[in-house]
Formats: sequence, C-alpha cells, structure tokens
Amino acid sequence: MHQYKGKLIIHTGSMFSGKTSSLEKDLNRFVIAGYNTMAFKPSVDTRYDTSEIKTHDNISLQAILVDSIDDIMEHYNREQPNVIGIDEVQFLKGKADAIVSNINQLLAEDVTVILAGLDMDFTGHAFEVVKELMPIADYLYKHHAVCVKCGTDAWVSHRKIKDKERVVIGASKEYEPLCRRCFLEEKIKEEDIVNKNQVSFDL
Ligand SMILES: Nc1ncnc2c1ncn2[C@@H]1O[C@H](COP(=O)(O)OP(=O)(O)O)[C@@H](O)[C@H]1O
Ligand SMILES: Cc1cn([C@H]2C[C@H](O)[C@@H](COP(=O)(O)O)O2)c(=O)[nH]c1=O
Ligand SMILES: [Zn+2]
Repeated sequence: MHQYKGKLIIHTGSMFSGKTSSLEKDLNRFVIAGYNTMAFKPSVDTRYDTSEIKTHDNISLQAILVDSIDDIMEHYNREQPNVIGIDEVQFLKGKADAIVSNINQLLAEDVTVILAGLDMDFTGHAFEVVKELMPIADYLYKHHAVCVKCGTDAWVSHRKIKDKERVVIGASKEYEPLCRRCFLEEKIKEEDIVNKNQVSFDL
C-alpha cells in the first residue's frame, strides 16, 4: 500500500484549461487508493465558497484557505497527510524560492504534492513560482483550453476588462482563453484604440 511517494505533479496552462479539474481527479484517485489527502487554496481567490475549490464547470472539493506556504507547512506538521494538493499556486504569498524549498522538503519527506496554477498572467509573462517549479516536477502537464475566437488550443488568458493590476480575480466575464495568434490580434486592436483615443485627445 501507499507506494506512490514524494512525487511532484504539476497541472498548468491558461484559465479554463482544466487545471483544477485535473487536481480534483488526482486527489480523488489518491483518496480511493487509501492515502490521506489535504487540499489548500490561497485566500486571495475568494470567488467561491470559502472552504471549497471549484472548477469552471462547478465540480467542488473541500480545501483549507491559506495565505502562504508556511500555513501549509503548519497544517502538514499537525496532520501529516501523504498527499497535498494546492490550487492557484501562483497566488501563494512569499518568495518563489521559499515556496520551492518548502515543497522540496515535503517531497523529501515522501509527501506527494499536486499543484495547479497558471503558467502566465494576462500579459503573457510567467508567474515566477510556477516557472521555478516546472523543471523540478516529476510529472508536468500543460493543459489547453479552447481558443474562444478560433477554436484551436488556447495559449494565454486574455483579460477582457481594463484593469492593469496583476491580480484580478474573475472568470469568463473578465477573461477568455486565446491562442497566440488571436491574442496578438487583440493586442493590436487594443493598441489601435489607445492610439486613436490619443490622437483625438491631441486634436
Ligand atoms: N474555452 C474553453 N475551453 C475549455 N474549457 C472551457 C472553456 N470555457 C469553459 N470551459 C470549461 O472549463 C472547464 C475546466 O475548468 P477548470 O478545471 O476549472 O479549469 P482551470 O482550473 O484550468 O481554469 C472545462 O471542463 C469546461 O467545462
Ligand atoms: C490570467 C490571470 C488570472 N488571474 C486570476 C483570475 C482567476 O481568479 C484566477 C485563475 O483561475 P483559474 O482557476 O486558472 O481559471 O487568476 C489574475 O489574477 N491575473 C491574471 O493575470
Ligand atoms: Zn485563436
């Protein structure tokens, strides 16, 4: 029993690509196999019921709200689960190398860690912690949503609203998955609008 030990499994990709669904499926399989599992999510994501992780198609699983990897380590030290799942890992507070080193500690203690998180923000830049974690994964899955403009595999989460801060919690009202080509087309359109507004302002 419990032969699956100390593995790092990462589900990444854009929004709507199935990261959380895959985390939920993996955790369920470990429950069926008799492992003690715990799921966590950063408290910054307040979209849904506080103690639940929910997928975009409304599958939910119980989770503990945390701010940082230190909170997760405290729970781990108290409960000693064999498997830890973390959703939205890009939102854990703290420095990327501190998160990586704590995750390495869990792996060294034979805990299997399953992470779900965005590889890139709405501008197409990497989330630092996911970038640091990807190379050390035992199993790395890059998932793809369907590009809502052309139907090919999406590459990035395009923000449909004007906010420019990095963290803006939302779903399909605020974001849409786009392939690289459709994303670049949107950026050109957005720049044109900015330039046109600038010209009319200048006149
Ligand atoms: N454009 C899209 N491409 C793929 N799935 C989509 C899309 N829009 C909505 N969905 C739904 O999102 C679900 C995946 O949700 P979820 O696992 O929460 O993704 P993620 O955690 O990557 O944001 C899919 O099973 C599907 O029902
Ligand atoms: C791209 C991007 C996303 N977010 C937010 C939007 C959602 O609340 C989550 C991602 O959830 P999902 O389960 O992956 O669909 O992150 C953000 O704050 N900033 C961004 O650049
Ligand atoms: Zn496209």
